[in-house]
Amino acid sequence: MSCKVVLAQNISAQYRDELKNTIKARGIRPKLVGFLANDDPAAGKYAEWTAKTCAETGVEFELRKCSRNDLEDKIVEANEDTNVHGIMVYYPVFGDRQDQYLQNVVSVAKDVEGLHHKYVYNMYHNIRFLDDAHAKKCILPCTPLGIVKVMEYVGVYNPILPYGNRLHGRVVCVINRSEIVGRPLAALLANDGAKVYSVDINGIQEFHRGVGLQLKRHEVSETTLKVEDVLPLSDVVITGVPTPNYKVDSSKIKDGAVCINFSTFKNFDGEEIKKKASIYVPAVGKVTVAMLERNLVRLYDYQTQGTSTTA
Ligand SMILES: NC(=O)C1=CN([C@@H]2O[C@H](COP(=O)(O)OP(=O)(O)OC[C@H]3O[C@@H](n4cnc5c(N)ncnc54)[C@H](O)[C@@H]3O)[C@@H](O)[C@H]2O)C=CC1
Ligand SMILES: Nc1nc(=O)c2c([nH]1)NC[C@@H]1CN(c3ccc(C(=O)N[C@@H](CCC(=O)O)C(=O)O)cc3)C=[N+]21
Repeated sequence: MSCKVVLAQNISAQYRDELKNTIKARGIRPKLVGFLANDDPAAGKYAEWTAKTCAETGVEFELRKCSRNDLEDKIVEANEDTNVHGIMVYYPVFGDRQDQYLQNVVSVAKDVEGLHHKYVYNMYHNIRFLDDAHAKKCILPCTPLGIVKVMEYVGVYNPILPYGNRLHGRVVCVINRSEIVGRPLAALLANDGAKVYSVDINGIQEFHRGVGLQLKRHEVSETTLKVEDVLPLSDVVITGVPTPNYKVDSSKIKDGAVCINFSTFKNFDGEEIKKKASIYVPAVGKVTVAMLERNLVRLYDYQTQGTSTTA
């Protein structure tokens, strides 16, 4: 067994240090407000970790609890408050299309999670900047972006290729196609040049930019493939199935694959996967939070100086 287990703690360290140094050197105090309007324990935990990391890096984090029926007014209040630089809402709130409406109530200028339609549209269309001068990068959703950073860290991205094509030749399987993580992730990876098998409970779609990356942005096609068909083809397997009993069949995974789990449940059997994977990342939460703060500093800069030097 020569599997290397890589922890999110180590991957996020460089981003946390960078944030801490930037915030200190510039003497700024960006403020993030999180709205908790549900009693989902996962959201509560996530809020706790966010508070802890923010305290470490010098970001002011305020958790505002309210009833879901007051949430819209509370968001509008925060939109208008110039002391608030970033806003996030813990989902699910209503658990239906009203959540989508709320995502668009958050001001584009303060949307640290990149869930506003403008950012979502730009991401799917591979539009990377908000302005013609290319001074303002678009905000990307934190968990998909965090997973991209994990893949850069472990060397799945090939730095010899030009920016935007660094996954050319890689085959990735993403097991989860939610609107919050799995589908945006599949699109981001395909836009960067990968061939992505996007798996959900109903089937598998392929996201790609065509042979030789002839397309500017990804296209999607339906397949009749099953998970057991695509696992042996995949250089990278990313899982986010929100159930305790789901386990990926390690015997189908390609020898030497990179395996990444973002579900709160362990979707890989810890022992079995180590016999097959070259690299195993059991959780990504800490990288997600680092990206949340990085997005916040970027939005702080846009609000205060119209552009950002954040890399
Ligand atoms: N670490 C992090 O930063 C984050 C972690 N999460 C965690 O990720 C997990 C997923 O969250 P969401 O995407 O919001 O959940 P969701 O319930 O919206 O989506 C689950 C997805 O998994 C698919 N799925 C379920 N069972 C499956 C099966 N047997 N085979 C194949 N696909 C299956 C569904 O079709 C769906 O696409 C949760 O555990 C959540 O707590 C969510 C956001 C951030
Ligand atoms: N608008 C919104 N965005 C979210 O991203 C969002 C949300 N709502 N609602 C709730 C879910 C849940 N979620 C998690 C984030 C981090 C960990 C996390 O940090 N997990 C640690 C576990 C480590 C530990 O136990 O200390 C890790 O992966 O390293 C888990 C779950 C985000 N969510």
